[in-house]
Amino acid sequence: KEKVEITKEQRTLMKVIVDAYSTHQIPQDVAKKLLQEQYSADENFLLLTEMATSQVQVLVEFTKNIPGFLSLDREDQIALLKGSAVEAMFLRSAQVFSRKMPSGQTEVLEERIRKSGISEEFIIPMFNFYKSIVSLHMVQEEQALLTTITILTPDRPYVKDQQAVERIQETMLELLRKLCVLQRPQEPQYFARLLGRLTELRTLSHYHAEMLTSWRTNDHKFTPLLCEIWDVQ
Ligand SMILES: Cc1ccccc1NC(=O)[C@H](C1CCCCC1)n1c(-c2ccc(Cl)cc2)nc2cc(F)c(F)cc21
Repeated sequence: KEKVEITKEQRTLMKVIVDAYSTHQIPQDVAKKLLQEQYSADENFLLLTEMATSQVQVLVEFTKNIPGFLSLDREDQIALLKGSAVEAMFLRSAQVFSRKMPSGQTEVLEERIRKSGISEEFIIPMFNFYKSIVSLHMVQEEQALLTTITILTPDRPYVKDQQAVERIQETMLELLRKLCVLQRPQEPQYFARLLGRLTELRTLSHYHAEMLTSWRTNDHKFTPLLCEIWDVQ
């Protein structure tokens, strides 16, 4: 039986990541807004673009706290942010969806999102992904590390020094692996299941531009930042 223990420096690393992850969250709670009232497809589109724009801004702030990220080549830092922003947003949306809510509220939230203006064909894959995240019952350490591992994906377009990214990602993967073993000793495959979600996330993210351009709204207006990140307009 493998004796797994978190070293002192791994504990410090985890605290830095979790603190940064919980600090750099969007102030306004989109789930609360959606539960408060029903918006039109146009209003929902505007809300989405606002949420997605501020999500990119907090993502940039979060990555500054990932040990080693700022010592990467500057252009590679940009390539990693650009390459992971959509996945980070869907991962964040899934985590928001998987939050414990008073009974019946998750169903209301799901209904509001289904009717938000998103086109039918994307609803199934999106909720399949969200529900696969819900079923993992992730703790915040796992959520923060999974987002960090997503950002530190070496094979994003235009990354020059992939080895340097791999080295930092491996540190995070090893920490997450240990956490999973300690957190769920009776579920040896849990770590593999977590990483398997990143494959589903990448597939879902392939549709992101179409999900936006096919939104049931008359005016598909995007912020300059979203045009940069979301391959739209
Ligand atoms: C963007 C962003 C950043 C941080 C946190 C959450 C979000 N996400 C959003 O604001 C949008 C809202 C937006 C308003 C209309 C309904 C969906 N959103 C999406 C989503 C649907 C389709 C696409 Cl193409 C993208 C995202 N999935 C969600 C699941 C949730 F549980 C939730 F509460 C909000 C969710």
